[in-house]
Amino acid sequence: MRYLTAGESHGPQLTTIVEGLPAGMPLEAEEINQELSRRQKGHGRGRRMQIEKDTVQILSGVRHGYTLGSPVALVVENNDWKHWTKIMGAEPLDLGAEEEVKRVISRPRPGHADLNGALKYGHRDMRNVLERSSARETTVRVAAGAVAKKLLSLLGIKVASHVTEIGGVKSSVHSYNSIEELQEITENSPVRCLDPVAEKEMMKAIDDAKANGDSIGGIVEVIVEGMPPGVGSYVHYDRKLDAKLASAIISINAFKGVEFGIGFEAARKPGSEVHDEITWNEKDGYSRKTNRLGGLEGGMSTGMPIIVRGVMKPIPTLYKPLQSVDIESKEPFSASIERSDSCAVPAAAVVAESVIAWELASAIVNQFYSDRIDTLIEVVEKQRQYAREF
Ligand SMILES: Cc1cc2nc3c(=O)[nH]c(=O)nc-3n(C[C@H](O)[C@H](O)[C@H](O)COP(=O)(O)O)c2cc1C
Ligand SMILES: C=C(O[C@@H]1CC(C(=O)O)=C[C@@H](OP(=O)(O)O)[C@H]1O)C(=O)O
Repeated sequence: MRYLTAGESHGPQLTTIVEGLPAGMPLEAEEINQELSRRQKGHGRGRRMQIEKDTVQILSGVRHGYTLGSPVALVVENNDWKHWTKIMGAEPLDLGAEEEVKRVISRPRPGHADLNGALKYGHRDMRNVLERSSARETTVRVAAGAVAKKLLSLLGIKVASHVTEIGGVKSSVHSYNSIEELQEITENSPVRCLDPVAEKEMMKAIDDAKANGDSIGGIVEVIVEGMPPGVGSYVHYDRKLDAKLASAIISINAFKGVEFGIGFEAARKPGSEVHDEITWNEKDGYSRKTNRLGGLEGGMSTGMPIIVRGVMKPIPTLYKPLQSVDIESKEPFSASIERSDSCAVPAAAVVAESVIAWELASAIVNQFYSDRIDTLIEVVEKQRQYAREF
C-alpha cells in the first residue's frame, strides 16, 4: 500500500490518495471524521483549531460503503482558505510595491523548514516553504491512518496511544486493564494522559509556557495489540518493521526521537534485564514472559503488543520570539507572531497512532495475499494459527 498527500496549510484543501487497499472493506466517512476530530483536540492548541472543523470527503474507490480495490481519494477542506485567497495567489493582490515587499516572508523562523527550504528550492518568499512544511498536512495523514486502522480492526488489531510526558511532567500511570479502558480515559483527558494528577500538572505546564510566550514538547506512546507474529523481515534493511515504524514516527512534524519497549533504558541495563524470555503453552503457543523490547525482534513482530514512543520538540513558533536574520537585508530581527499552538503533543499522539497504523497495515497487506478483505482476514488468521502450532 502507499499514499501521497497534497495541499498547503492555507490552500483550499488537503488531499490524499490511498492505493492498494483490499476490495470489500467497509468504509464510512464518519469513521474517518472521528479520527480527524481527535487530532484537533488537546489543551494547548491555538486559534486555528477554532476555525477548522475537519471532515472528509471520500471521492473515489468506495461505493455503497465498501472499498473497490481502486485508489481511494480523500479530501479535507480548509475553512481558513477563504481568509487567504489573495495571499495564496487565487485572487489578485493589487498591492503597491512597498506593501508587496512586506507581503513576502523574508524572515526565517528558527526551528522551522523556512531557511533550509528556501535555499533548497530558491524561494525568496518563505511562504512557499511554510505552507507545505506546516503540520496542517497531518490532517490527511490521519485520514489515511483512519483507513489503515479500519483495516487493522477487521483483522483484530487495535491501535491506541497516550501521552506519557509534557514539559518535563511525567505520567506515573503506565498500566491499563484493556485497550478500551485506555481509550476511554485518554478520550476524556484534555492531554490524553492516563494519570489524573499528572494531567493537571501537564495542563498547568502548558498554560505557564503560554503565559511566558513559550512552548513545550513531550512524549507520546502508541500501543498495538493483536499483531500476528512474523510481520516484517530480518533479511533486508528496507523490510525491517521496526525501521519502518521509526521512520514513520520521525516523519511527523517536530518529532525528534523514537524508542521501542524500554527504549533508551536498554543502554543502562544488562542483557538479562532487557531480553524477553520465551515461553510456550499448548493453548496460546509461544509468548514472552516480559515485553521489554516492545513486540519487535529482528525487524519482525513477535505477537506481543507493539510499544512505540516518540518525542516531540517544543513548538518552534514562540510568542517570545527567537532571533533570526532577514534574508534580504541580512539584518537580525526578532519576529512577532499572530497565532500558534503552544503545545500540540496530545494532537500529535493521534498522528502517531495514524502513522503506526498505516505502516502496520501496509506491512500486512504487502506480506499476505490481499486483493480481497475476506481472503486477507483468512490468511492472517491462518498465520496466527500456524504460529500457535509451530
Ligand atoms: C499536530 C501538530 C501541530 C503543530 N502546530 C504547530 C504550530 O502551531 N506552530 C508551530 O510553529 N509548529 C507547529 N508544529 C510543529 C512544526 O510543524 C514543525 O516543528 C516544523 O514543521 C519543523 O519541522 P521539524 O520540527 O520536524 O524539523 C506542529 C506539529 C504538529 C505535529
Ligand atoms: C493547522 C494546523 O496546525 C498548524 C500547524 C502549524 C505548523 O507550523 O506546523 C502552524 C499553525 O498554523 P496557522 O499558522 O495557520 O495557525 C497550526 O495551526 C492543524 O494541525 O490542523
